[in-house]
Amino acid sequence: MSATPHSRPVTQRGMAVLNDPLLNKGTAFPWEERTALGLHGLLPSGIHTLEEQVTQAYETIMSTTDILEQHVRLRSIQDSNETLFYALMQKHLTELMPIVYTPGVGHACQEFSRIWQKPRGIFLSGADRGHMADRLAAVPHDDIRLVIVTDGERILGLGDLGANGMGIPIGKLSLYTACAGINPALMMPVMLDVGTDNATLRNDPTYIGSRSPRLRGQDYDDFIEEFVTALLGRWPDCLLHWEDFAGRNAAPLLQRYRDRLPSFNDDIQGTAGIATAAILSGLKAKGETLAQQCIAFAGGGAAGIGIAELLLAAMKAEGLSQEDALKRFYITDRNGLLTHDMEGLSEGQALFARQDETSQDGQGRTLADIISQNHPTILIGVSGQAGLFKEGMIRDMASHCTRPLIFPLSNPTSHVEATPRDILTWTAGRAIVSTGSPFTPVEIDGRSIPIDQTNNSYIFPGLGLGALACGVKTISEGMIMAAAQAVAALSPLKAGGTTLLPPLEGIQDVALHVAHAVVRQAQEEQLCPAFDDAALQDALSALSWKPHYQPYQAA
Ligand SMILES: O=C([O-])CC(=O)C(=O)O
Ligand SMILES: [Mg+2]
Repeated sequence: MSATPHSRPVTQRGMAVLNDPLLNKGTAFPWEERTALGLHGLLPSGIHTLEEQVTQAYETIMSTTDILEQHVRLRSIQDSNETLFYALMQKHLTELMPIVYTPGVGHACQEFSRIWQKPRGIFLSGADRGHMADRLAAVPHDDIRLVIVTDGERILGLGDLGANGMGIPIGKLSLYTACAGINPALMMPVMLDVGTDNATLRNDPTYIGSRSPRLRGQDYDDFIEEFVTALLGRWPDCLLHWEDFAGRNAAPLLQRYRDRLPSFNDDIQGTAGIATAAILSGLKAKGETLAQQCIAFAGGGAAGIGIAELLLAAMKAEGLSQEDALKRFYITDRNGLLTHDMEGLSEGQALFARQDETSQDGQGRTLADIISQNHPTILIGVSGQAGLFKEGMIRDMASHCTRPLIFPLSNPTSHVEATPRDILTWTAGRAIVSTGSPFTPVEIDGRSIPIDQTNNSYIFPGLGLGALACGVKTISEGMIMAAAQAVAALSPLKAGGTTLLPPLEGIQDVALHVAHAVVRQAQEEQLCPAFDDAALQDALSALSWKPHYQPYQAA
């Protein structure tokens, strides 16, 4: 067959073509390609366009309202034909994101052992210790640039889901393509199956993961070290995205590895970036500064401390001293307010623990107490505890502040600290509410109030794209702040709108803005080589991919 100008040479034939989701076109293979690649007889005779396939696939997904079933159908399209999957995502992004991502992916992780069908990504368990380099050498992809890794210990607010947590890196990677246009062939999800302490899973005969208790201490550290070393050996230019590690490991791992390879923890830094962007936008609407605020947190884990650290940096940038800025934070977790005398605080928690009071029998003051006595103006929920924000607390908060910012950010939807409807009802529509999972607008007093989704999906796709394009060796706090400011700069409030964050429909534009801001910042901090706009454009193009069918020729 004569070569079409931009056609892609394909060495595989027959089922090997159809079984590769990055090559497969299903019924869209034209007759000549069926001939050239040995597909006759393997496909029905009808030939469809990508648009026709998208319409049919969309109808199939929407013919059920069961979100888990919708997720399974979408994932099965992804596993058989990625071009179709992403064309579908591109066309119906706002509608499909809650299925592929939170809350749908939460259901999928809970049922992952039962819905698991086809291998995707890399699973490494205790049995692979000592052999990880060989395991990665056997992966038939030489050019992997971005890896999302989890050990499944804190999947959303759902806790330890062991190997079932693999749904999360798969779902998040698909957003790198759907939102930032990164070529899916360059990315890989990884599950570090270090065991699980979830007894229900260990006793579930269908469970696909290792039934050992979680590795801890030196064994765990050695496991991670072997993985990172193997990763760097196999794909030396790789960016590592850490996701849904438990608080006790998240920050120490980031610290240990952030200078060994470009890496970031999305729950700490991505969540901090988007929460900061939403808060800065909300304060602009109120005509206030961050320095004027008092901020209470429900949840002092990795996400809470990550948000607090970025807000602290933003307050210092407004001119506050560290000492004065720290006085504006009240961080609570299951033992109440963090105070300096408590035992077992992490480094980050110790920074924010109150210096001016002490605990009693290991317990600090309650969140309700802090609300009634310290009058916070901003309340952030990153506790994973459904219903933690009680009516009395929210009413009390709103009695001290005309327009409180109340962000119940825990995911998925079932774990939200209070629903936007309740918060808006209790505050007569005065609160500025933002959640981590999607919620429909709330009707109150004849007004329809849209609810922003303060989710790290506004940050990580653009952050990853920018970091890869400029080839940084490390990801700095300045780059995270630049990403947050880039999102805040796009806030519709500036143009007289009513939401803090740009609408999800525009998330692809957001990702590009974030990528550019991240590159500019990296250049300013001299973390990457200097290059001009044309070179940046080339670097971005080299990473990007569009869900179109490319013509093939037999090679
Ligand atoms: O996955 C999400 O929707 C946001 C996130 O990182 C988490 O909740 O852990
Ligand atoms: Mg997460």
